[in-house]
Amino acid sequence: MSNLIIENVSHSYGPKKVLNEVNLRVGAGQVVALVGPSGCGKSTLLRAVLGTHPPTEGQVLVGGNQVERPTRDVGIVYQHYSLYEFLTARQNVAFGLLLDQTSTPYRVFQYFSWRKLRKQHLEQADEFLKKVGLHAARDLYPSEMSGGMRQRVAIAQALIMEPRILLLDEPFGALDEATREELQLMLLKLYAENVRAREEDRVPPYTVIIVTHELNEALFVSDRVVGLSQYHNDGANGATIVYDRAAPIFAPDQPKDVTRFVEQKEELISCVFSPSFQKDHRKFITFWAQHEKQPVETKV
Ligand SMILES: Nc1ncnc2c1ncn2[C@@H]1O[C@H](COP(=O)(O)OP(=O)(O)OP(=O)(O)O)[C@@H](O)[C@H]1O
Repeated sequence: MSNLIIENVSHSYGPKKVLNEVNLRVGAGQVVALVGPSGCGKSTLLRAVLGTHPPTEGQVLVGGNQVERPTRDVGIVYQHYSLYEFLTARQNVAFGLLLDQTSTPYRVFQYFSWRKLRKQHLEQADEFLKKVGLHAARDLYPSEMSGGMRQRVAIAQALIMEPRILLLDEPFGALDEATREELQLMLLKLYAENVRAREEDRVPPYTVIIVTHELNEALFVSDRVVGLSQYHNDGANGATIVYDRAAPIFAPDQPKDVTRFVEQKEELISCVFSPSFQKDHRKFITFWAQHEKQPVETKV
């Protein structure tokens, strides 16, 4: 079963139609980069998946349930981290579990059982901080961390809730080039956990949609690139998906196929970002057809 199904989704702000019949299906363990010209509606689509702004037409299903409001099935990390300044890294990461699993009366009247649960939450937080490479900084406060460290904490904070889908909205946009690269490598490590899970016949744990303006980043961290654009035959009625293709993920220690990388980047620029591109875009929506042809052991 797909973790996410977006079915005929259109969205209007007043008379202005921004999204036009968007269809997308994302399987468990896929890391999808969502790219498109500025203002085409990427954030609008993410907000529909998150449930804060349900679409004006069509529906979004996460884990088979229609999304009508935010739930713990969908996590999100924005460009600007939003951590609690008065909590350490591990307390920040554990905070969602506290809200999810306890109430104020429970914490007051069942203090000893709460203390035991609290210890478990903090141990879980430590595990997730390890996953994002920040275990050594678990006792630092946000004001003592760099921007990259705070973004790692924000990602651990989202992951600990085990969402079916994690949305990353320009997560590294405010970081310098070197830090950005470190965080991209961190995402590839999470992806490696998906690959391991598949090899062991387990459900891959991380399904991610990352919105980025950086095409190199999109092609580097994702195994599938989706282009949303208003540059298509019916563009006056809003943006739709004009590109959906697999992208090869290269493990950090593997040689990269630079020619393929550059070719796909040029294809993206002309198909998704070029206003003059009016050819039949359906030929660039081939992800599931390619996927069906893959040998079973490499399928997502
Ligand atoms: N709350 C709103 N009310 C009215 N118009 C809006 C609202 N939010 C977004 N828009 C408009 O909808 C269009 C799509 O906006 P959206 O932020 O989804 O695009 P985007 O692709 O994420 O943009 P960017 O890449 O610049 O972040 C834009 O023209 C924007 O001005």
